[in-house]
Amino acid sequence: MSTPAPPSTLHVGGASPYDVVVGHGVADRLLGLLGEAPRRVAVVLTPSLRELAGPVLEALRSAYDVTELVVPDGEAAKTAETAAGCWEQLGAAGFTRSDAVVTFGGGATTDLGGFVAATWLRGVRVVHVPTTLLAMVDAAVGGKTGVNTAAGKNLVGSFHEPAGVLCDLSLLETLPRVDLVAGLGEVVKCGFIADERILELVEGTPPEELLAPGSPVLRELVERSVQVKVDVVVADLRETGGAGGHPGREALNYGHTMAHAIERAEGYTMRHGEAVAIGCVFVAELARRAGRLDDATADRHRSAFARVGLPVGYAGADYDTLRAAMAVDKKSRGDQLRFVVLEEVGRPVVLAGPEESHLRGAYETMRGAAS
Ligand SMILES: NC(=O)c1ccc[n+]([C@@H]2O[C@H](COP(=O)([O-])OP(=O)(O)OC[C@H]3O[C@@H](n4cnc5c(N)ncnc54)[C@H](O)[C@@H]3O)[C@@H](O)[C@H]2O)c1
Ligand SMILES: O=C(O)C(=O)C[C@@H](O)[C@H](O)[C@H](O)COP(=O)(O)O
Ligand SMILES: [Zn+2]
Repeated sequence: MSTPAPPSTLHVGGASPYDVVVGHGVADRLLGLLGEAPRRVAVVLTPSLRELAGPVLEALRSAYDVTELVVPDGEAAKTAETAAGCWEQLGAAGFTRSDAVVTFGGGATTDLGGFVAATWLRGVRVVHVPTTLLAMVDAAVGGKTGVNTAAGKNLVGSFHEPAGVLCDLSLLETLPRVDLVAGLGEVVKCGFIADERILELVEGTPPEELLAPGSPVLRELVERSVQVKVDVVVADLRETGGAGGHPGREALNYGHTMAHAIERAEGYTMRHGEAVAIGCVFVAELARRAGRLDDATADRHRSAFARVGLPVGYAGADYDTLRAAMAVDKKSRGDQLRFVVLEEVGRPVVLAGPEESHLRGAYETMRGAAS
C-alpha cells in the first residue's frame, strides 16, 4: 500500500473565511480547529454512525463537555421538529455563544446541524466533518443549511458558514457503494457547470477505480469539486446573482429544479445525488429543445451519469405533479419557472419561463429513459 498524499487545504475567502481540508485522517484536526474558546461542544450525528464517530467523540470528550445530539438517519432529520429537539438539548446543556457545534455525517446531518448552529443564539460556530462523498464535495461547503417542509425541500434555512470543514477520506471506507455513486451525481454536475477535467476523469477512469476510497482519482475529483463550489460561493455566497451572464450561486443548483421535485414526489426515498443526475439530464434535454445546447453535449450528460451507475430517467410521478413541485423551487419568481441551463460545458446561464411544450417534451424524454 502506498502512503496517501498529505492533506490539501482549500481556502474559502470572504467575510467569514475558513478552510476545507481534504485527506486521510484529517478528522484528527478537530480539536486544533475548535481551539480553547468552547467549553461545550454539541455533536450532531445519527445512531448508525456512533461507532464510526467513536474516535472523534473520545477526542472531544478529552477537552470539552460533549452533548450528543442524536438525530434520525438521512432526510428524516431535516425537519423543524428535529431542529426543535436539538434546541431543547442545547438549552438544557447551557450552550453559550462561545460553545461550538460539530456535525458528523452525510449531507442531511450537515444541513440539519448547520441549521441548528445558525439559529441557536442567532448563530454559533459549527465545524463539519462530512462522512459521505456528497457531503464532502457539496453539502458541508458553502454555508447553505436547512430543513424541509410539507411544501417542499430545503424551504426553511439560512446561510451560515462553517468555521472549518474536515473531509476525511478514510471515513468513506464504510460508506455503501450506492451512496458513493450518489455522491458522484454532484461531482459530475460540477464537471458540467465549471470544470471539464472532472468529466474527462469520470469518462476516462474505470468506475471501480473511481469508487475506491483510497483512489487518487477519487481524491482529485473531491478536490476539484470542492474548488468549483468554493469559487462560486466566494463570488456569490447569498445567491444574489452573478456577473456577465453567469447565474452566480444558482449555477450550483444545476439539475436541482427537477431533482427536488422528484425527491418530494418520491417521499424523499430517492437519494439526492441520484435525483440530481436525473435532473441534470432533464435540464440538458430542456436546453436542447430550447435551442440553447447542442445534441452532443445533451447526450454527454446521459453517458457521463450512466457510466458511473446513476439513473438518467424517471417515470414515477406524472407531469402535473412534478410541474407543481418545481413551482416552489427557490429560483422561481412569481409564476415563472427559472432553470439553470448550459450553453456549453462550463457556461451556465438562466433560462426563465421556458415554453411549456419544451418542458413537456423533456419530461417525456425523461420518462422514456427510465429503466
Ligand atoms: N447544503 C448544501 O449545500 C447541500 C448540497 C448538497 C446536498 N445537500 C443535502 O444533502 C443531503 C444528501 O446528503 P447525502 O447524500 O450525504 O445523504 P445522507 O446524509 O442521507 O447520507 C446517506 C446515508 O449514508 C449513511 N452514511 C453516512 N456516512 C456514512 C459512512 N461513512 N459510512 C456508512 N454509512 C454512512 C447515512 O447514515 C445515510 O443513511 C440532502 O438532504 C441534500 O439536500 C445539501
Ligand atoms: O450550494 C448550493 O447553492 C447548491 O445549490 C448546492 C446543491 O447541490 C444543494 O443540493 C443545495 O442544498 C440546493 O439548494 P436549494 O437552495 O435548492 O435548496
Ligand atoms: Zn445538491
